Amino acid sequence: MTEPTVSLEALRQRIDALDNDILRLISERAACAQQVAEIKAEHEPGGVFYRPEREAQVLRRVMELNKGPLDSEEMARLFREIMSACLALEQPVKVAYLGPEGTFTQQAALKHFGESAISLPMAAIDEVFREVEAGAVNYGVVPVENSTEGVINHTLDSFMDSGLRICGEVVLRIHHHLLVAETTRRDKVSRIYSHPQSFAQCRKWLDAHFPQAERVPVSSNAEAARLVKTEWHSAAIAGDMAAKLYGLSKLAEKIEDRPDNSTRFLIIGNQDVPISGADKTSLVVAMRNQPGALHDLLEPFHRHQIDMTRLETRPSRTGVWNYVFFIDFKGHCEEPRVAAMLEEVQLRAAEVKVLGSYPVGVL
Ligand SMILES: C=C(O[C@@H]1C=C(C(=O)O)C=C[C@H]1O)C(=O)O
Repeated sequence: MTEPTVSLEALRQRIDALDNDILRLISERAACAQQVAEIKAEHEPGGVFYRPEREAQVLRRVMELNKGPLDSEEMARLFREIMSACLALEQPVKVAYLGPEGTFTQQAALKHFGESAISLPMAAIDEVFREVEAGAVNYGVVPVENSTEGVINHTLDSFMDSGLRICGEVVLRIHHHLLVAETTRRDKVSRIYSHPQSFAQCRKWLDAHFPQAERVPVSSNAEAARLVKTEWHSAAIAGDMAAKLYGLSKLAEKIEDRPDNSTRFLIIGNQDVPISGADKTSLVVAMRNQPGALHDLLEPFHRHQIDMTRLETRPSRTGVWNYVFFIDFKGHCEEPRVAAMLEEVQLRAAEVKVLGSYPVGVL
């Protein structure tokens, strides 16, 4: 064996020296963030310190500058936590999410706000909206669409009645596992609990591996995990957070039918978010029931070359308008070309509500 050119001892000394630098620099950064908070408090007493557009810019810059060997997402995750801790020095962000604890929505909340945020589980999507409206929390996190199963109607319906704005989005890769209590054997599983969406996302796998087991739908994956904790003949389909929370073991990992299975979550709040440089806008549009209504609505998007990323139809609950469309597109409503397009849509529609312009999810 050839002698290594640098000794282990020397490398460790170098790492210690680098850690000293990192420590000093993070502390300096935190002190800067504290000063920013003081300025904000002076200009806008009682206002929020958290700035979604600025955080998105910081993360994007880190990803652009990163030269490895850590991959850019990993590096951004580290900076995500540094920012979260810096912000918490002044005021930890309080976030309500669709609970219970251990759900993918909690995972999304922590992915977006970092581990220093205070996250509070709510029993239903409209409760998340109510907590934010009441000012009990700064933001809410709710699921809005899954790549396999489509839209989450409860969330869209809640927006129809709410004055809250969308302040951000998070996309989370969803990995489902088949979880059991420690003493459960594979051949003993006769019942599987999960949320209906998760059953749908693992349908083929279940048909192939557990065709005989009874599938029992429950209100969340975390609830499924809680139930199997005490049942020796049952299994749950849930994610890593639920597995950890209830100390369950994995009979099978990543059982989702599609490897790209992901869910998009929205951050809801009271803030209008300024332009970040890579933004999306969400709208609800009510159209009169007349021939060509959908064409009339879409035409200005086409002419202004605006990239629509989603179009959902919901039945109108007021009975006055027949169609309600939920539309997402790339761009911010303060950009001139977007503002011009919106003005035209407003002339053609019975009602237009801008739910918010917000940074495209970075992580
Ligand atoms: C420091 C600021 O406040 C908060 C902390 C940030 C950070 O640590 O980089 C970024 C945005 C804000 O959420 C700021 O607005 O610049």
